[in-house]
Amino acid sequence: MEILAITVIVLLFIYLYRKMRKTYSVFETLKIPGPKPVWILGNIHEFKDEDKLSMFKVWRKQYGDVYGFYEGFKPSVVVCDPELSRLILVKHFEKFHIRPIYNPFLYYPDEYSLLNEHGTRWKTQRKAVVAAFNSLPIHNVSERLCETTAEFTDMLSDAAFQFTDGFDIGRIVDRYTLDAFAHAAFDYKVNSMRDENATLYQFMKVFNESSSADNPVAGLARVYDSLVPFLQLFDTKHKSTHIQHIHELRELIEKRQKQGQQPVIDNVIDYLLFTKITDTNNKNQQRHLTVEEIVAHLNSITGGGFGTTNAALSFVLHQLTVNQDVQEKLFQEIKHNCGLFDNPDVANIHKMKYLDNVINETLRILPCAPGVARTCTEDCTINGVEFRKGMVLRIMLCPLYADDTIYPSPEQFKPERFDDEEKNMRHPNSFLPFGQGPRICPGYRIALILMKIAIVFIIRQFVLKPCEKTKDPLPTALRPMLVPRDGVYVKLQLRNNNMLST
Ligand code: HEM
Repeated sequence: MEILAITVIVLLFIYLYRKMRKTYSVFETLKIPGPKPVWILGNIHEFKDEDKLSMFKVWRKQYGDVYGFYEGFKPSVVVCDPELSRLILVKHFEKFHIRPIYNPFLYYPDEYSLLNEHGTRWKTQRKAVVAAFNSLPIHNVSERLCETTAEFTDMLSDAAFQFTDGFDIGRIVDRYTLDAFAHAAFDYKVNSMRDENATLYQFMKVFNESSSADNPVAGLARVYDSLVPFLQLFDTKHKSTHIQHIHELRELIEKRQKQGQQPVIDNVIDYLLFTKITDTNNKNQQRHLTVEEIVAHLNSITGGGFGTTNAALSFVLHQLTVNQDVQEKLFQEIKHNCGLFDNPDVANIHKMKYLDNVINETLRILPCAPGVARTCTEDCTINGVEFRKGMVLRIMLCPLYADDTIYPSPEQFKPERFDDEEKNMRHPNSFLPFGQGPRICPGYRIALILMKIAIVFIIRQFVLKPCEKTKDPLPTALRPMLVPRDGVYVKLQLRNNNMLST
């Protein structure tokens, strides 16, 4: 009996040893360099610094533009080579069209969302969502944006009078962004600027906390898939707010459905309700989207836009606060193109090159999306690098943004880097704030117009000044996008525009 037990233990030990050896020899076999893994953890224990992204910069210096590391048992290839990233995201898209799930805790109907779908279903659904955004009449969108932004600047005026020593503008920006986006895209008033308990705002906050890199439960679930059913038991707050949030979205969609098709479709919800898609499961018949599919899209587009757009806008306001010369130059451009009082005209906004540069330079120094991820769907070799089916690819952009051979003195905030002459000297893939190829961010146009209108309104009315609590460089956290960690502190001084306009 004893001999049998010992034999079983020895065999089990040999089996586990061989399995581990095989698991952690993938990169050795493929001749891809990288840090040495330890069993079970892989290399995740090396992300111990508060700044989780710094490891990618350190590894790039050690191992070059393409290297491998292990997320637990999973081999991940990191790509920092701009040309290879273009081939992956565009030319060989079909082999890398899946995005690994970034929030491990999904609840019905999250699986239908653009963020998580793949294959033919993703293609059909994505076509409908992109068409919905492209069909938005720009005039109605900008009018609704200006309406919410005027409310926002009223709130900022109150805050400027109340907190003369400065305040965290990021807290108001978060709620403004959600209100402005929902009003512009869905013609839906969330009103979280006035009511912090608004369901959509509360859900977005909890959703981001649940998938934050600081959340150890989500971190474990992301690395060890098999533990998800168990770890999900701890995701109670996200689950309960998700149920309420989905219920409200369903009610909103059903209300619009009852109102019937309007003569002019001017929002994403109505477009998705009344458009038809090709049903590949049913002999390519045309059909309407189901309410559950629309719920999933509204959820993923607000999820994709919240956490990114608000962080980006807060980052811009921070950079303008600590770079007074840039703020003054931008004010002059705004005054010249939009005047000081009327609602800004979208055509004039598009003319403002310096504003564009300021946003780009902010997204370089503080990239709210520091990388793009894909899963490889078949064994292949691209530019001499061998990829295996099932491998995760992390196209890390933040190390490129801090590379002094691409961006000299990278720590300096210099919007002029994005002047055409300088920009054209760089590889186009050395700056990809919204991803690239067929899976590029579908919300980038509305995100940019929202940010630009907000900046025009703010800079025309106030001078942003540093206060005692302003920190430069700004501390950041991955939640799961790069966001300000401890707020964005500024002091607002009202401009005397009546004098300026004369
Ligand atoms: C500054 C603001 C934003 C940034 C920096 C940003 C960035 C990104 C990035 C890097 C991706 C991945 C692209 C890829 O895999 O190639 C993405 C995807 C996505 N974004 Fe955005 N985004 C922003 C705003 C928005 C907004 C306002 C929306 C709402 C429409 C949105 C919705 C989405 C969705 C649904 C996806 C997934 C698309 C798919 O997989 O087909 N994003 N975004």
